[in-house]
Amino acid sequence: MLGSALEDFCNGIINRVERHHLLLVPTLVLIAFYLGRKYSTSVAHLDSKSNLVGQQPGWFPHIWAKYRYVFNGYRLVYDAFNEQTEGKKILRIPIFGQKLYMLPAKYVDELKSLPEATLSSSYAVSDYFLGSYTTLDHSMFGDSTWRVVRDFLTRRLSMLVAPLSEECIISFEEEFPICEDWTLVDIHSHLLKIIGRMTSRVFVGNQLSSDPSYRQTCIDYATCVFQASGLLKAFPAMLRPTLCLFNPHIWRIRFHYLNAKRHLLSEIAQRRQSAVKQENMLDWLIANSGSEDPLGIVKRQLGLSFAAIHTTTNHLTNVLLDLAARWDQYAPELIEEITQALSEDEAVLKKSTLSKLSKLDSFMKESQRLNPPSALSFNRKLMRPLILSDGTYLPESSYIAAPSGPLGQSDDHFLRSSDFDGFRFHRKRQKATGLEKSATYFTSTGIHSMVFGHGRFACPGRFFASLESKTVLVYILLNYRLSLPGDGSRSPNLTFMDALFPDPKQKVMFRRCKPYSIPSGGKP
Ligand code: HEM
Repeated sequence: MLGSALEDFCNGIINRVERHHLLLVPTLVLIAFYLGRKYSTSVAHLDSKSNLVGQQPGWFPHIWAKYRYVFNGYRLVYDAFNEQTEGKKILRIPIFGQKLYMLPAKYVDELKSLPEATLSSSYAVSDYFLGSYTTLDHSMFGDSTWRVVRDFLTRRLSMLVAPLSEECIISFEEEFPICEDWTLVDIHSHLLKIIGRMTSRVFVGNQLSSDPSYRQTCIDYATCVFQASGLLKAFPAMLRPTLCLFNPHIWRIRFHYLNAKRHLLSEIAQRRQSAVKQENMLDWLIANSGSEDPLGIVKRQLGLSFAAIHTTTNHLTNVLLDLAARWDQYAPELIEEITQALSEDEAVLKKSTLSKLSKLDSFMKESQRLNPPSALSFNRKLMRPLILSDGTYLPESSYIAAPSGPLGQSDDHFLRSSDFDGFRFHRKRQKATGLEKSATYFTSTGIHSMVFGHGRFACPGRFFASLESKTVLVYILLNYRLSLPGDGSRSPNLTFMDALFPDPKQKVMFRRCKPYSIPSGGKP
């Protein structure tokens, strides 16, 4: 009974299929074709349909776009963002040896929390700086470095203010011109030494950081990595192994790498044996390394100096250039805010004092918004293929980035976005509440504030960078008057590929106003 019912049911289906097979077969073919196209065009969409930034008609357009990008990449990202309906399309960035896609902001939220095994920031950084040639390999960053910065450095900021301000005062006394009268100062090179000293004091402690050879290596290793990778990136990947042999920056990297090993390996061995623990980065790295090969710790130290010193120096140079260009407009209010905060804290500079400097925090954020270190941020390498929520397929081993520069200067988000308005974030902070308020801080990140990246791998050192920068700015504001030579306006920033940096030759006029020093004390 049951058997014959089943037989009838199956016959019914077969008859229907036979009757409609003329429709069914093409339908199945169409579905298969649609699904196939959906995924294959997604790949094709990225590789051939998406526009190439900087491409112009003519012979070998891809190659010319790459050279155009080397010399003018920063501007090309802005132009492409504005032309492509405010960055709503995926664009390809023309660089040699990498498939890099600039993603619209709408994707950042769905990607920002993905783990390192899917989207890696440390591989993106290492590959961007050609780590296989420059020694800046991904093991210098990644989870364990990130954890030490977040769980040790950031949690101990309160106790770091005293040694930082002490080192700041000593560095100004030893590295900076006296400036009794108006004096032209090479601001970038002086700040590099001062930030190098302050950072090294916190990274390795008082004794090792006062060794000029070690300090120089911390500064120069990064400079050489920037220069070596910059030069190599201007050439196709196949030429790089040969070019490397003749690249003096690569030789200098090797020297600094060996010098760091020479200083640090014996120090690590000593500290591993010592019962007395110090409060600085080297000890925190050792404490978190278990039985890790000491070379791993040397690399992390170098990686951290690379991440910290030049980024903070360039940021501070920008802030000082903006301040010197508008001294009369902003300095009186900033000085008043500092004196008020200091008087509330018994005239001793503490973390709480620095946290009260809302106008200074706003000024720093505005300067960073208009002078971002790069037009791109949120750089990630795809460790496996990924399909975005709208079906777009991102291939393994490709790279993505977000147009952070243009997004940070978008008219939709900022009133008169191209004007420098030093207290715009301060004013907003006073009116806003909740999330809107927390988005106004120098260290906060978001779609329109990605100078420190965003999401799971946003810069873990940004709280330290903020503390260190404010310490230097408080010192300068209380001790000097500033102005710019010539017509008083700052010279244009320089660019290389997507990167932007202040002109290192730009000078600032300094005049000491009164012998004031920030009361401080304390060891690390
Ligand atoms: C103004 C100064 C600084 C700027 C503009 C800056 C910017 C950045 C950016 C854009 C990233 C990538 C984040 C992402 O893609 O989401 C990053 C990563 C990182 N930064 Fe900073 N940074 C600064 C200072 C510092 C300092 C002072 C330290 C150390 C104390 C530091 C340590 C790191 C580390 C370790 C990473 C790598 C995280 C990882 O991918 O594993 N940075 N920084």
